[in-house]
Amino acid sequence: MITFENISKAFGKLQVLNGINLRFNRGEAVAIVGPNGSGKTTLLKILLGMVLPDEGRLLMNDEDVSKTSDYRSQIGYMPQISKFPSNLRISQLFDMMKEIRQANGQYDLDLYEAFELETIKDKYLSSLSGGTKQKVAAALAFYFNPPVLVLDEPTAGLDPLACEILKNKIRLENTKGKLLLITSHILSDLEELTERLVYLQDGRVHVDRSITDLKADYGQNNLSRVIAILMKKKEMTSSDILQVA
Ligand SMILES: Nc1ncnc2c1ncn2[C@@H]1O[C@H](COP(=O)(O)OP(=O)(O)OP(=O)(O)O)[C@@H](O)[C@H]1O
Repeated sequence: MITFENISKAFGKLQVLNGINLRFNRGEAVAIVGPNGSGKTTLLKILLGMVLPDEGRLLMNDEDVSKTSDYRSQIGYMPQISKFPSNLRISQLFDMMKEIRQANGQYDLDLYEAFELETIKDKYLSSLSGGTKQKVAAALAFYFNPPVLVLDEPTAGLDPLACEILKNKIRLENTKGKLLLITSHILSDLEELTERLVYLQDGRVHVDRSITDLKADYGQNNLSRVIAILMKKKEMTSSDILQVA
């Protein structure tokens, strides 16, 4: 469904992504994991057209969409930190997005209702708490019923009840055949929600495997131990370099 073909991206001298090849299919729930600064958000922003790669192609349903924008209407995005226009009320934000997306009225109100946004729809976005902003962002990501959902740290900042509501919604949409790409440092959430893990490190895809296989490979029964091993390996390499220096 979505293919990253030899994607590279540098910010100045910092090579963030270096020849990334990945294919994601309909109905998959994929965890994108890696140390801070490993390029997870950059990878997702390339998919969303918010960052342009220096090299490589992005394909959707085997069509090159690198230089187009229409495909983006197929993607719902929940950013790590939502920056909404502060002078808008919640209701105005949803109205504005309906106009921009020229949606046809088939809205998914599950999260809007579960988070009881109707009762606070006249509040200004600037006045919302961080967690409530995240609820608005989550409701908006699912609102237009897109076949692909990109969720960047979706549960960060949500209270436990809101977390459970969002996770149930993610599972439900996954069973309907949607593609979900999720980054999070909360590995227990990823273990609950996803079945495939992509681990980025030093600009490359270091691991791309089913979580079940990965746990078996490393002889561990939880994902956080596997990730700790992967990160530890990297740490040892860094300290070896420091010792040599
Ligand atoms: N617009 C930008 N200009 C310059 N550098 C950038 C820009 N966006 C990201 N970077 C740098 O690229 C690197 C990768 O950032 P990115 O946000 O993709 O990492 P991440 O894996 O999502 O990190 P985290 O786990 O901390 O959220 C970081 O060193 C970051 O400072």
